[in-house]
Amino acid sequence: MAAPTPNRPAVVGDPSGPEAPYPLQMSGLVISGFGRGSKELGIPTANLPVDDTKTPWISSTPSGVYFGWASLRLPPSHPDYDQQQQQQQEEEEEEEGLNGSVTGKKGPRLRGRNGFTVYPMVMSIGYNPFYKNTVRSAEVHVLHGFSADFYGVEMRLLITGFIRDEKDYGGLDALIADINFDCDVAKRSLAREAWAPSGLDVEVDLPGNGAGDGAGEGVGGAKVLRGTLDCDWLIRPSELVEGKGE
Ligand SMILES: Cc1cc2nc3c(=O)[nH]c(=O)nc-3n(C[C@H](O)[C@H](O)[C@H](O)COP(=O)(O)O)c2cc1C
Ligand SMILES: Nc1ncnc2c1ncn2[C@@H]1O[C@H](COP(=O)(O)OP(=O)(O)O)[C@@H](O)[C@H]1O
Repeated sequence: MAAPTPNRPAVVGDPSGPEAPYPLQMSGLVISGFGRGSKELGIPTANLPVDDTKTPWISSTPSGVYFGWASLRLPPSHPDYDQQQQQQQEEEEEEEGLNGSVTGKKGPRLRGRNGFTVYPMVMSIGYNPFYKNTVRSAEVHVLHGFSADFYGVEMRLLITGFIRDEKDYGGLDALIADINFDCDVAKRSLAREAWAPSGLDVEVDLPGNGAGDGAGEGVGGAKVLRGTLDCDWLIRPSELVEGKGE
């Protein structure tokens, strides 16, 4: 098992929150990638079309590894469709009107809205020098375990920051070790108050502090977070017409 590139920071970005030009937005329907079977490596990546008419910043942004939040609008036919969330939202809207606050609610709290559920994510934008791609790709590894694929599903991204440049590697193991480290950096970086969404709960499976000393906030495990970052765009009602393009 290869080790990640030495001396990489365990957390990126200022504690005060994302700095310009972040957060950046991107959205689309999940398309197939290059079919290299990254799923078998434990790192499936959901691809979005790279279209600079829709995402003007995409051609000029440096190639590399980014992190932030993803929202997915899984259809009711998907095994991970969040029935409870849909029912809870309907009940709240009945009780409180459309603009009602959700913060005072007891019981399980909202992980999303309007059919979207929000998850932490890490992504690669670029040419994957290890594979020598000739076209730019945008590939998202959602930091959550799904029980089925979600090709064709609407995905929105709020990209909060940059982790590192993309690299070529001597072997696949070294690439995987760095991607796994990227996942840990993203989780730790997003689990700070100014980086986590306000108004809804998100679950992040924290890896510990990276130093392996088990001290203080270094203790890992699944944590439900609520922060101060405006992530409303991720859960706005869909503008896509049902049945079109999906
Ligand atoms: C967080 C992350 C970091 C990545 N870093 C690199 C990298 O440094 N160099 C590289 O060649 N590919 C990198 N990749 C891309 C992987 O090589 C890519 O996911 C793999 O080519 C599978 O592609 P496919 O799913 O389209 O088949 C990264 C992917 C992710 C999700
Ligand atoms: N945690 C996850 N993050 C991203 N995609 C996932 C995840 N779990 C399942 N998937 C599914 O796996 C697909 C990507 O699989 P992958 O093996 O990378 O194939 P390809 O690159 O050919 O599309 C995504 O489009 C999505 O439907």
